Amino acid sequence: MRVVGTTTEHEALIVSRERPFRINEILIIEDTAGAIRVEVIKTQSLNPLLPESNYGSGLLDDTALGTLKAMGFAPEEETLYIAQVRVLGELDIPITVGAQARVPHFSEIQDLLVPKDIPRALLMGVIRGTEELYETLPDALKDLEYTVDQESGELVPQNGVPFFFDIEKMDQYPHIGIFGGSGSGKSYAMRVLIEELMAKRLPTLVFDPHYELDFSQPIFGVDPGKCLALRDRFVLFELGTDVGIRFDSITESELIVLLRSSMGEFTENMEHAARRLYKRGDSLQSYRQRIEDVMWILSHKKEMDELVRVNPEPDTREARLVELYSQYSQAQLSEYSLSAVARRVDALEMSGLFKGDSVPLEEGLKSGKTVVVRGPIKNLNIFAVYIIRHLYNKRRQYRDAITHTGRAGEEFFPPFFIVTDEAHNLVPKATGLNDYAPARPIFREIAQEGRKYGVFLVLATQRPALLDDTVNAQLNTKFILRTVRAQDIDTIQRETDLTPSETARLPYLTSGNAFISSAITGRTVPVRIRASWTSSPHAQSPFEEWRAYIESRGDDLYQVVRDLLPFNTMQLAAVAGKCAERLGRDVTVDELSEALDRWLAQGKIKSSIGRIGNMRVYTA
Ligand SMILES: Nc1ncnc2c1ncn2[C@@H]1O[C@H](COP(=O)(O)OP(=O)(O)OP(=O)(O)O)[C@@H](O)[C@H]1O
Repeated sequence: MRVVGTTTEHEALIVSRERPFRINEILIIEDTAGAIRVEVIKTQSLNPLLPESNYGSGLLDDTALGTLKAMGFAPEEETLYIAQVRVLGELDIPITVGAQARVPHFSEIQDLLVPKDIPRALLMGVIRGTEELYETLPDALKDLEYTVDQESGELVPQNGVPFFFDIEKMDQYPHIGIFGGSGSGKSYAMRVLIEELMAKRLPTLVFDPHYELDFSQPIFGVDPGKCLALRDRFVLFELGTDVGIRFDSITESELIVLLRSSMGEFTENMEHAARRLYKRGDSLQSYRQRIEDVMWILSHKKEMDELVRVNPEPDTREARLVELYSQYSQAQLSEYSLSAVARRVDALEMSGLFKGDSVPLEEGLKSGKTVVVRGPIKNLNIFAVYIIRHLYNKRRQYRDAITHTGRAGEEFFPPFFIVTDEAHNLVPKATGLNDYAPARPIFREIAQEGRKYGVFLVLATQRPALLDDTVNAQLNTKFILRTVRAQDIDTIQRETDLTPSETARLPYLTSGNAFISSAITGRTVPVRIRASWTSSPHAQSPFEEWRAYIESRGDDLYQVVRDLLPFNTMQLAAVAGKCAERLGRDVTVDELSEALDRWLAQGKIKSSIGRIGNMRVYTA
């Protein structure tokens, strides 16, 4: 491997006759002043079958071609591999033309590839293109995890340098984006990241609209102990059953956040009405009743004037209405705004959000667990807006008290991660008027200020182009998987330091391969995400699911059928009827016949041809 062509203190071309180059691989140039570490950013191969006029069409210009030939390379006779490389670090003088280049020993580039404090880092996968470094890896870094072989689909030990994400640096570079189109491995990468957060006992709040983030089933082939170790590290909560919002403990501004999230536009008049009628400690019923009463008062002014005149007995409904009349008749409230608020309160109640409270969730986070909240996406989004603000404020108050007074004046609340898929739904790009995104303000606030308090975002989306720009710009680490849409590729290009050749590869990445572009590593690293320790409940292929269904359809009939044997084909309808009666479900003759054929093949029952009408008789 030799340096050819014109060089600068930043870039050079390297030619090799022995091996092709891989994008992002790190090489050493033995320059006169010492070893220079460089990264491959573009590659090309020259084949003697190509007409010479084509040599210069890629990386080689005429000067480079000239030096290459002068050094004894013969592109017209041999296959040559060319790499454009970028210097990692700073040089004062250009790289020497003709210098030798080589594959490094791991120890020479260790600081570029793995963080200092490995035990604290998250092991996300293996750095692609580092297979040649495997032999020089210390044993402690060999075969740490499995990877799923892309061709065979089999689990194989990781062959290369493991990729550790240096989570400790998140206090400077706090947020993560996981971007990738459908089927690119985004949910899988999110699962691996959450497993690692769990293994490190870092408090994590996960929103799971797809009901897929369960960590109780081991993945086939990986040590089940890895999954077992996570058993006590996560809790699953169903929104509206296990967790919810206690109405009587919300603050006025939390009420407004909830009302704003529940339905389309929330006007200033509605907000004014909602605030005026709310009293701290209100129950859902008392608040709702007050709205109802004030609406009645506003539409019955005459009756109210009469009631005021007669001065009703204290503690009666009439007296209460008079009291409300004196408080609210001049409060600039419109019936329209009040009924809009009432509709929102009813919608929130109907969604079940006010069943349960958030105490178990907070306790889970305080004990360092991963708390997974599941529910229909709309309710989950409303809850997310409320709970994120609520927990962020707790954490902020706790930290601010320490910062301002030097001691903990508030109840302890831990630093925590917020993980959500479909983030573009929750935090969409601002589009101007009628822009309904109640979660945007709190996400922007955390994106910009969360670092100070140790509140970190992990936002996954298929559509980075639709994610709010302010939030997107604050995601200092981006896991970028296969992306096909031009609009999303444009956004990725703008928001990361991916080179044009890396960007050009995005549509062709296979599932589970990512570019990790991070302010923490300061460069883009191609990573094969490791095999997860746990499996998604949705991991079964639809074909497998269908085969399993067909192969076991009617198995529950066996107990009943066994009691009814022997019977013949003429009696199938009656047997199906009996089965339906005993099992309490519909049973068709088709289903029964299929099950009988299967049990015959499995030897569970027998059959013979009877004497009457050559009918098949089934026997035990
Ligand atoms: N790192 C990986 N190793 C092995 N298999 C993977 C990996 N990443 C993804 N896969 C496989 O690829 C398939 C798609 O992955 P996944 O469900 O994560 O896609 P996705 O990007 O979340 O898609 P969608 O947004 O449509 O849900 C899955 O069957 C998964 O098992």
